Amino acid sequence: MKVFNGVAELEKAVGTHLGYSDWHTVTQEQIDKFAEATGDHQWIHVDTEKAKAGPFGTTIAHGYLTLSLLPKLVQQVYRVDGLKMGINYGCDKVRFPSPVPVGSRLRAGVELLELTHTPAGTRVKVKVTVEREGGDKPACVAESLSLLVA
Ligand SMILES: C/C=C/C(=O)SCCNC(=O)CCNC(=O)[C@H](O)C(C)(C)COP(=O)(O)OP(=O)(O)OC[C@H]1O[C@@H](n2cnc3c(N)ncnc32)[C@H](O)[C@@H]1OP(=O)(O)O
Repeated sequence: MKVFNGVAELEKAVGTHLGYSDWHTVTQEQIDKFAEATGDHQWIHVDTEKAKAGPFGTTIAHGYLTLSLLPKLVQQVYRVDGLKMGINYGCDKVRFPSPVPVGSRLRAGVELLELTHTPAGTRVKVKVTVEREGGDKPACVAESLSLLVA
């Protein structure tokens, strides 16, 4: 975990890789709860019997479930102290280059791309690459933005 003492210290790290999160295991219970929360009950996610004969041989996580893990995973990589709050500003680009079969272990690598000072706060852009253990392609690659309010 990298800890930065304020935005000025974070700014010095622009262009660097900040490190990796812990591994997170995606369970069927988590997929089912995500389906319930979002109303997306497609069989490739929730029908374990049908999915055995499907293209992935098992159920797979929703792409947006993987994306929704970003706050948790990125918070394990770095922190900026001395802020009032951080706000999710959105994403510039998101891709899901490979599926996440149930039981997969995922972790995030974080690269600090850009800092922009705005009247509302400091906008931070990071490139988050979610790797699947044993996978040759990332599960998710996202340029994610946060607004840091001091
Ligand atoms: C209704 C909801 C349903 C779901 O949630 S389904 C579950 C979520 N989705 C998935 O699991 C999809 C998993 N991905 C795939 O199976 C494949 O992927 C696709 C079939 C979607 C596409 O495959 P291919 O046509 O071969 O394209 P490519 O080469 O995989 O590239 C796709 C984009 O991913 C970027 N990419 C690929 N490899 C990497 C890498 N190693 N690092 C960073 N980005 C990568 C590429 O550039 C490109 O993006 P650029 O279209 O913008 O060029």
